Amino acid sequence: MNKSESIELRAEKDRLAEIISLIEKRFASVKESQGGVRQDVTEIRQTFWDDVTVNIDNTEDAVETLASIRQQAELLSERERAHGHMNRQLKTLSLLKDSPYFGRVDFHEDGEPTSDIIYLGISSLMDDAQENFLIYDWRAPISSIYYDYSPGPAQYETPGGVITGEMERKRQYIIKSGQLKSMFDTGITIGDEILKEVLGQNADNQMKNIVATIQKEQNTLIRNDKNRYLVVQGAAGSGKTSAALQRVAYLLYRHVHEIKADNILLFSPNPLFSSYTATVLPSLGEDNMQQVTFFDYMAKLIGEDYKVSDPFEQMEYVLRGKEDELYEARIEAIRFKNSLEYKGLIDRYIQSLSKEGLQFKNIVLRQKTLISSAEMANYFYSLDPSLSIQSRLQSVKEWLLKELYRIEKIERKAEWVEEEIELLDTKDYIGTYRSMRKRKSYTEDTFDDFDREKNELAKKVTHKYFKPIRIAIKQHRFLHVKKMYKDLFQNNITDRLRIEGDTTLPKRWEEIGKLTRREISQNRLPYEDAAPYLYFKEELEGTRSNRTIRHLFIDEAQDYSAFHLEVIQRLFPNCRMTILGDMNQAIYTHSYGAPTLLSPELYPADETEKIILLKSYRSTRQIIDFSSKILSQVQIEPFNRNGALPVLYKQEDEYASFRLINQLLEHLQNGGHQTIAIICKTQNEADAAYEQLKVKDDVQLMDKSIYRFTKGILILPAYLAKGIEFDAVILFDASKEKYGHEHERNLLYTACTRAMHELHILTCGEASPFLKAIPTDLYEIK
Ligand SMILES: Nc1ncnc2c1ncn2[C@@H]1O[C@H](COP(=O)(O)OP(=O)(O)OP(=O)(O)O)[C@@H](O)[C@H]1O
Repeated sequence: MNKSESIELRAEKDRLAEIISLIEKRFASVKESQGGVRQDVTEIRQTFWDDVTVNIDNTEDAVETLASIRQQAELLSERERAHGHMNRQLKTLSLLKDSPYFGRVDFHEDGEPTSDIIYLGISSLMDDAQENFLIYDWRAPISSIYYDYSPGPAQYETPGGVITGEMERKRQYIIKSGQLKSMFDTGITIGDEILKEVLGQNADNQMKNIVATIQKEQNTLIRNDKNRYLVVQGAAGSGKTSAALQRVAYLLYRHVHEIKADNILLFSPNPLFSSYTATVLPSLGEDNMQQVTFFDYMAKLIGEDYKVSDPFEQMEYVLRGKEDELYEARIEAIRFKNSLEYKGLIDRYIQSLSKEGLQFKNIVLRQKTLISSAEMANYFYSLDPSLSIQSRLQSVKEWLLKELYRIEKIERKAEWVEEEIELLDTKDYIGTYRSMRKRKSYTEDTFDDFDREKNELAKKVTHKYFKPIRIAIKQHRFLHVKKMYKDLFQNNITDRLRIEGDTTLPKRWEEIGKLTRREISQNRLPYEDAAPYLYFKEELEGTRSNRTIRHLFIDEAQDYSAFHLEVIQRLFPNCRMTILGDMNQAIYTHSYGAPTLLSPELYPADETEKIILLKSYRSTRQIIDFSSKILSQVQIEPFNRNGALPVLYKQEDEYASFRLINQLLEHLQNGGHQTIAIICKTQNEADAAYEQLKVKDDVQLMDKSIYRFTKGILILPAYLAKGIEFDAVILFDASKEKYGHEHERNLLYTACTRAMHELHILTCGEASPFLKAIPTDLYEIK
């Protein structure tokens, strides 16, 4: 280090110490103020009613009372809000105290006499006079030059226009526990060195934020605020998920008054992924957005009518069910039921139902039909046919509720009601008596008190029975959606609809019909039917759209079909969407040769921006060079970080494989790797491997029901490893038998690209043809 460098270093250390002491002071002062606010809250809660004058003798007094209660409540909620705000401030300040900033740019704006020195951190910090920024939030407009430019001419956008100037310096810092560990001035990209160091670290069971090293192309994705749809095709490990999470933080900052974390929803690929990503936003001082799998979201809306199978069940069947006589039919069904042709068929079905064929359920009480399905159908089809099905159903609903009220009144006199009255508890009698007294129903000279009391009790009984029916009617449960969806697979109906729409049905339609009817009869809905069924139901009954969600993120978008998009757009109207995925990791049957959520043609061109990320940051150059050759079309570039060549082991039998795995595990653990995945093709294979390896400490078997994982050795099927990464991957058996078909290519690629530092591939028998095609200088054979 030369002398001027050490002066610089000294100056930076001094500045850091000053900033940290300021942060500590501010922390102490917010903490003190918070104490006061907490006391206010407690006091208001304790004395709430003391300060309210309750008087409801006349309307005027009642209004006054209400106003005073409201005033008191507002005061309380203002204080509670202030307390919450201070909590967030304290959280951010303690994050800042640890590492106040990670970067600096010296920027000379055109036309200004001097340069500005901009320090970037996870949140902004002002000086005591609240005049100057000591730290800029990484999401502030000016901070974008740090990510987008190297020293030289630079510009950034502000709401008031574009600011141009010269970036004179770009510097990076590594600050941990308040100590400056290192700093250096960087050139073209954001610190290759720092990035190499970050990427070279061992994997954690929680993802980390990447704000200090966001790359230029990732920054465009994070800050895009123009388009309704942002569609990102990104190679494995290119930082799609990371960028998506930083984008959530960006949106929360940029639209602080309009968007809260609750207004953002992420559809994640599996529950494991949710726990893996859960700490990123809190580490940036933000609340987590909502996160759920698309399957869970749909299953909730479908409700209890069916047990909906999840996508993993479908995946397991596709990978394992080849022996089943209906296998080919199911594969065709999966493809067809995800297509827009199928949606067209359903749309025509709905149109035809507008004229005839809508099915209703009898409304039954104690085995007696109160209103028959035929009466409902008659009523429905007597309504103006130019009205939509939904509005006619609304009229049916209102009519049913009225009818029900009429019938309920008649039923009060029925024998069964009298019998039920006899069985009522004493407390019911007392309750009725009291409420009648309250309503002054008894007078001194009445003689029919007994009749009136009986009537009241009858009301009580019928109310108990009719209330659930009323609720069911309000929820449209009088419509027999299940039967109508099943009817779609009746030959006469499909034939008619097929001819009308000139649709080509799959070859094995008969078998598909048989399969679907069988499942539906047993109250099971295969995953491929979930979106179509929901679509059908919502189109008939009216969509239960979610308007609180303002921004939807969809990760692993290659796993969603064009039909899924139709459903999503109806459920989330007016919502902006960030759609991220990788075509090369498309492992679901419906995505072969068919559009997926990543297909740009599904979106209006003028509302859509497409971004392609090629550079992969997760794995070493050697792992990427190797894995990319599994693909038929290479769409991935490695970040320049070196490691060992992947190793291929040819094994005679499973016994030899397990012996080798034990040796490898020891070697990898001794090498300091903390997360090691043994990736299998299916859950069955994973279960069997676990049986052999469970004697070892630290071995965990993962399945779709597991929501979090800890460091150690994990055994799991490839589809559950999606979106997650490990220090080292042992691929359990990449033989031709397991990965021999074209549709297994992407699964093999997905499994290999989970490895950060080491990749070991075992094959029992002949190796997969996709591995054989890889040039032998890209791996070692043992
Ligand atoms: N700019 C960056 N700085 C530091 N680390 C990064 C950066 N971009 C990506 N990474 C790291 O690369 C790894 C892969 O990132 P991420 O999981 O977001 O990729 P992905 O595109 O979603 O991958 P996949 O499609 O394979 O699931 C993570 O460890 C992430 O922290």
